[in-house]
Amino acid sequence: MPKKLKIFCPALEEEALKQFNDCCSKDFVIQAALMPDAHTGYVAPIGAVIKTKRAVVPAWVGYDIGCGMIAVLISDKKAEQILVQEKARQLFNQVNRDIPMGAGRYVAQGRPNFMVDELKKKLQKLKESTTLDKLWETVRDKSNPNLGTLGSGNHFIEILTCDDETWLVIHSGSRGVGHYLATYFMKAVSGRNKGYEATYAIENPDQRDEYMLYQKYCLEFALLNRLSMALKVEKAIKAVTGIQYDTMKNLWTNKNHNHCISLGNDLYLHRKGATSSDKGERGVIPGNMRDGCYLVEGLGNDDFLCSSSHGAGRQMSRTQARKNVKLEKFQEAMEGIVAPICRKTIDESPFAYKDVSEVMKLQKDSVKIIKRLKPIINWKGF
Ligand SMILES: Nc1nc2c(ncn2[C@@H]2O[C@H](COP(=O)(O)O)[C@@H](O)[C@H]2O)c(=O)[nH]1
Ligand SMILES: [Mn+2]
Repeated sequence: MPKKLKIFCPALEEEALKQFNDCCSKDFVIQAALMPDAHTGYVAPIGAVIKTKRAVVPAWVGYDIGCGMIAVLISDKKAEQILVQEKARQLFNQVNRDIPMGAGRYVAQGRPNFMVDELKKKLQKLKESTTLDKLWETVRDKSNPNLGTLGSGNHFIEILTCDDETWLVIHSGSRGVGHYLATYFMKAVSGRNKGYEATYAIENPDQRDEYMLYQKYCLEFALLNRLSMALKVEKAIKAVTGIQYDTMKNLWTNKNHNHCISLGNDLYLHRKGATSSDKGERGVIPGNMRDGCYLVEGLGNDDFLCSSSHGAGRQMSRTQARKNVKLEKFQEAMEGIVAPICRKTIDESPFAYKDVSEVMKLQKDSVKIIKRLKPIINWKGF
């Protein structure tokens, strides 16, 4: 049977197309789609969704297993939105103090007890299912300090508005835990210490089960990580503005865009920077720190493998952005938004990303736009 391969990114880099074709040429690939925000990755392009039979490829999930988005409604009252705007700078400073951001910054306290208990339960469950005791111990030691930390690069926390509503969106993943496990399994599957970032499929069922087990733990860890930070923002908002809301009640979605899921019958779906968009499923598609995020609902389109873009996608590499974007232009673009605008974040400026409204048009058959959220405060680790 011919493979069903679809590309929804018209202006695709040559290297990304080559990567997609290389991945699709494997005989265990049965269907694939490339999302409109696609760009070059290190093996599978970012934006690739690949269905396989009897094979799981850790490098197609990547290092940041479980990276994704959480969206929470803070308030639907105009007066409260105005209050958040008035106190934006104070809130910015408070969250900067409360949530560790940037590489190598860890948290060891201040997380709600039930989050820490939840993490312990997940670790216990993992211990009962794994045969890799040493690996489990490392994962345990890495989990606690990483819980509730944002990371760096394009991970972000954002407060946004839409009409009278005020929203919180957080983009982060499984942090050092996922990175360690991805490296461990890529090395184990390839049998190499170098050059392991390549298409090595796990075809041995026992090894596949172990990867899927640890991968699932990372997905759950990432959900807890985002939730943990959202609860800290809730606390900071209450302390600075007096506004009270319940994150758990107002949660719109918390889901990931880097994973491999089992579809049953030995079928697996890899998403490397793509959001699941089953019929009626909620999602968040971010653009950049100026243009904000879209809240969307999936249409369950099989051509897209029930997926959508996970963002706008980069149009400049970090090096290109540092070279080409002027700090004054960045400052001008971000007028009215409280954010870390400096030389260190220039590679995260809106100009570094594709036009998200164009990306949305290219996937109108996969997701329906529910709301467009515009940022008023943005945090990034650098
Ligand atoms: N609303 C915001 N969107 C942002 C910001 N920085 C990046 N982005 C978008 O997120 C995706 C995430 O990509 P990933 O591969 O790291 O998961 C990226 O493509 C951008 O479109 C931001 O500060 N605010
Ligand atoms: Mn991500």
